[in-house]
Amino acid sequence: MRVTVLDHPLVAHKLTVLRDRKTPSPVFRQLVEELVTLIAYEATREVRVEPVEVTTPVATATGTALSTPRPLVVPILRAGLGMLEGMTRLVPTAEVGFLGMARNEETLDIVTYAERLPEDLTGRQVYVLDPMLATGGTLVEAIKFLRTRGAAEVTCLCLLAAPEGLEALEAKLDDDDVHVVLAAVDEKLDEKAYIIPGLGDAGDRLYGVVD
Ligand SMILES: O=P(O)(O)OC[C@H]1O[C@H](OP(=O)(O)OP(=O)(O)O)[C@H](O)[C@@H]1O
Ligand SMILES: O=c1cc[nH]c(=O)[nH]1
Ligand SMILES: [Mg+2]
Repeated sequence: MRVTVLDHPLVAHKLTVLRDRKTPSPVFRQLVEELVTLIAYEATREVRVEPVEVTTPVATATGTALSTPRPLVVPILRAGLGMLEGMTRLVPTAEVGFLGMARNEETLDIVTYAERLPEDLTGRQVYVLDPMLATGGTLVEAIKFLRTRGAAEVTCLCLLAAPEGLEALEAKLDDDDVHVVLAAVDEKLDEKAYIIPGLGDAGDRLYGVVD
């Protein structure tokens, strides 16, 4: 598994505002979109492309086009949905599939409650969107599922990870074709498996009622 942590002052600035408990949902959603676009720029560095001929007003040239099949983008509901708009702004022709997964906050078991993905992902490049990588349980389940459908390379775009979650991914998947691209790796998990310092519950801050 490869891990890339973005080192960029704009990313750090936006992440700081995102962490602030006083940042309201509309601003939070806007910042998530902006951050995803920056993360996606790095995460798509190895997206498959092919040469194409292009005719300019004065000459022909060899350009670059995304290969087919197009990349598949998979937001993990609920919080991952907040990252979809930022990703499709950068890769508008990507195909989009959905996984609905929730962590039981008592047992930390993962429940998959929705799935809408192509049956056959053989050889496909897949980009998974989920802002928080805490224990890693959700991403382990999601990546295993994509692999059983034949996905070739899986790139995960996250905002924050705990070191414990990254270690769990490495230990439970041991997969060279997994790449995690992140805005930051935080300090640790607390006793409820929340990321510290983190930003709280990403799903609630995007879509829930918070004070
Ligand atoms: O690494 P883990 O310990 O599995 O935790 C991370 C998961 O928790 C959050 O989702 P949550 O289960 O809260 O669902 P939500 O997006 O509907 O709020 C987050 O968006 C991840 O999917
Ligand atoms: O800190 C955390 C951990 C899991 N899910 C979140 O939304 N936040
Ligand atoms: Mg949540």
